[in-house]
Amino acid sequence: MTLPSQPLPLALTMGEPAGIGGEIAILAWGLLHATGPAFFLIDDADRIAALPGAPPIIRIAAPEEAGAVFPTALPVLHRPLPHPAIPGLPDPAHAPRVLGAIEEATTLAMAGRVGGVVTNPIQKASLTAAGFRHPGHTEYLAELTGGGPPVMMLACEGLRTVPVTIHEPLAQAIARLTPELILSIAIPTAAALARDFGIAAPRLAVAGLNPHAGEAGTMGLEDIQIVAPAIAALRAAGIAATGPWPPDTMFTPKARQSYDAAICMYHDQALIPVKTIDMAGGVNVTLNLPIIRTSPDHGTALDLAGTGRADPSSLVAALRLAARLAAHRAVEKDPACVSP
Ligand SMILES: NC(=O)C1=CN([C@@H]2O[C@H](COP(=O)(O)OP(=O)(O)OC[C@H]3O[C@@H](n4cnc5c(N)ncnc54)[C@H](O)[C@@H]3O)[C@@H](O)[C@H]2O)C=CC1
Ligand SMILES: NCC(=O)COP(=O)(O)O
Repeated sequence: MTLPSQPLPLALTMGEPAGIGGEIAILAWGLLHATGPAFFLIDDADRIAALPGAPPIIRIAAPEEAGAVFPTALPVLHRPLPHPAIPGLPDPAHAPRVLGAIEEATTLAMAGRVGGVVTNPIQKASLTAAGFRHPGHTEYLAELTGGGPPVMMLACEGLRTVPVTIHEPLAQAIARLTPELILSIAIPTAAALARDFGIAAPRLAVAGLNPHAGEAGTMGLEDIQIVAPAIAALRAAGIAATGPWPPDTMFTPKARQSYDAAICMYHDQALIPVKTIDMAGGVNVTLNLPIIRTSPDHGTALDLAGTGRADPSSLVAALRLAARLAAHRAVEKDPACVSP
C-alpha cells in the first residue's frame, strides 16, 4: 500500500528547556526541511533563536501555517518561558510551560489539527519537584486523551519491544505481574501493530521473567504460573504469541526475525536491547491512544546541552515514524486517500 503524503504537520513539544531538545529540533529541521515530514515547535521562540546554529525562525499563530513555513524556516508556536533556561540546569519554575506544551500539542492532535505529537525529552525529577504526578509522558498522555491503558513501545530497525510494567521499582513490578496485566498490554500491542503499523497478523514473542525463563520452575515459578497462562490466553484470542522465551537469547539477530514485537516483563528488559542496538535511531512510541505520539528514545542529556554535540537522529526517526503512523490513521479514516 502506498501511504498518502503527510496531510498535517506534527507538533513537537519543548521538553526540558535546559536539555538538548531545542538543539536537536534545530538539527532535525535542517535534515528534514526539504523533504518533510513538516513539524512545528511549541517553545520559546527567542530561546530557540539564541541557540547555536539556529535557522530562520518564523512564529506561527496556528498549526495550519506550519506547512507553508517549514521548507524555509522553523515554525515555532511561541510560548515564552518566565526566564531564560540555563543549559544543564533544569528549573522547576519552567514546569508549567513544559507541561503546557504537551497539553497544547495533545489538544491539537485530539482536534485533528496536527498529524501527531512528538515529544522532546522531559527531566522527570524536575517536573516531579514542581508537582507533576505522572512518571512520564506515557501515563500523562493517557490521562489527557482518555486513552489507555497506555502501552510503551521502543522501536528501532528490526526490533520492537514493549514493557508490561514501566516506571516503578523492580520489586513492585514483579509483585504486580499477573496474566491479566500481561494481556492488558499484549492485546493492545497486537491491535496497534495491525492498525498503525500495517502488520496484518502480528507475531508476539513473550519474554520470560526469570533467567532461562525459569528453567522448568527451578529458577522461579512466575514463568509457569503467570507468563505461560497469559500466552495461552493470547493464543486462544487468536493472537500469534510464543514464549515464555529466555530473555538473554530472544534478542539475537536470528531470534528477532521470528516476531514483530517482544512483550517484556519490565522496563529494562525492553529498553536495554533497543538502546544497545540503536540508541541513535530508536524511537519511543505510545500505543493505545486516540492520537499518535512518538519521542526520541533518549533523555534530556543535560551533560551535552549547549555544546552543539547532540545527535538528532533519534528525533528525526521519531518524526518520520509519527508521520508514517499518522498516514495509517488517515487511511483508516478515509480509505480513498491512498495513492494509486
Ligand atoms: N521521553 C522522555 O521524556 C525521556 C526522559 N528521560 C529523562 O532524561 C533525564 C536524563 O536521563 P538519562 O538516563 O541520563 O539518559 P539520557 O538519554 O539523557 O543520557 C544518557 C547518555 O546518552 C547521551 N545522549 C543522550 N541523548 C543523546 C543524543 N541525542 N546525542 C548524543 N548523546 C546523547 C547523554 O549525553 C548521556 O551520556 C532523566 O530525567 C530521564 O527521566 C529519559 C528518557 C526518555
Ligand atoms: N525510559 C523511557 C522513558 O523514560 C520514556 O518515558 P515517557 O516520558 O515517554 O513516558
